[in-house]
Amino acid sequence: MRSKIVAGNWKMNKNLAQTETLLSELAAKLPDTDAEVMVAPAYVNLVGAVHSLEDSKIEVIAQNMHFAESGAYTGEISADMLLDIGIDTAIIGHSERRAYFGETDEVLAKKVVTALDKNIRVLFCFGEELEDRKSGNHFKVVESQLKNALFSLEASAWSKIVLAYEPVWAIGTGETASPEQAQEMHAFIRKTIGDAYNSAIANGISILYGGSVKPGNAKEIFSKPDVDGGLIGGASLVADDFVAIIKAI
Ligand SMILES: O=C[C@H](O)COP(=O)(O)O
Repeated sequence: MRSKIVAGNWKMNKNLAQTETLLSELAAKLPDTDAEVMVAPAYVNLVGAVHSLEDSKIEVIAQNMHFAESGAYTGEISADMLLDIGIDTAIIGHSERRAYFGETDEVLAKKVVTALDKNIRVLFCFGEELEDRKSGNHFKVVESQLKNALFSLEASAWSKIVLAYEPVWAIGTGETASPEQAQEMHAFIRKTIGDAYNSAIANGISILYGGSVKPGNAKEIFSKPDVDGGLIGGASLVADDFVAIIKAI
């Protein structure tokens, strides 16, 4: 039985005081759920967040990490630095990292290998652009993103991977993939993994949907059989909205 997961990616939002307020609101309002709940605050607030949530079921995760062990990479954070502050899950491959920081499939493949070597769980993001969807290339694009970054991994590595399908055209736009579009793509992703590896891996992997998930549409999206939860941006910045989304799973 694969895990249900709701993760909030706070991106470059919330100062220290706002982060503390949101964390304590979430800890107080967290509904009883079997789903794993995660939040990814900004780097400068991670240590505080880990301390604030010590007694909570909410896991603090990182928005990014570097592939190198250490060295001259100004502004970057290593896997060991995350482990050192008690964080063992990192988002890798978010479309904003790909678009604004030039992270290619090749770079992402290196990050995934480093994370897994360090026993860090990877929440791997991928998804097509609007023009890919319009031209009907979306399945090909998604397949090549998966293949280039993940399909050199050994089968045993997949127990430490969670996938997040995020069509770029639905991120922060208010435009959501329909539940049917999400289901169609998630089923395709599962089949692609099954063909490359085996059905046990394909059926065991959690595939989250991300892109304008809100309290009003979460239930319908999460009701689809191949959608195992969500990676939530904007709506995770408001405690009541994020809690409503957690309740929807
Ligand atoms: O990481 C989260 C995704 O980019 C979705 O963001 P959004 O919910 O604001 O569309």
